[in-house]
Amino acid sequence: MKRLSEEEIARQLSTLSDWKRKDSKWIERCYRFKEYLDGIAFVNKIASLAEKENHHPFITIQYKMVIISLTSWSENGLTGLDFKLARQIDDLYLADHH
Ligand SMILES: C[C@H](O)[C@H](O)[C@H]1CNC2=NC(N)=NC(=O)C2=N1
Repeated sequence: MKRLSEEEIARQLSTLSDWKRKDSKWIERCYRFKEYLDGIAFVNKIASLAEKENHHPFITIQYKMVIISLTSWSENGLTGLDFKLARQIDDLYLADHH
């Protein structure tokens, strides 16, 4: 998948409320959980999704907080796949936090 233009990145980001651009090549979001194991269960769901999509985020677990960082390293920047996965991860989170 091809790298997105700056205009397209800005447009996609404006449709995602809690994701932030980080160091030009990354988008990042932080998710908070009531319990440590809730965060771990969430990470496991993301791992399955990443395998299904063959697109793998960097995942940082800081106790009850999970930080997801997305980039397409094959393209050395952001592609549509990063935004597709971001939306799917938001959906996973929402399914348990409505
Ligand atoms: C060989 C393998 O399919 C590729 O390396 C895939 C795997 N997962 C990936 N994940 C991400 N985030 N970026 C990639 O470029 C990427 N490439």
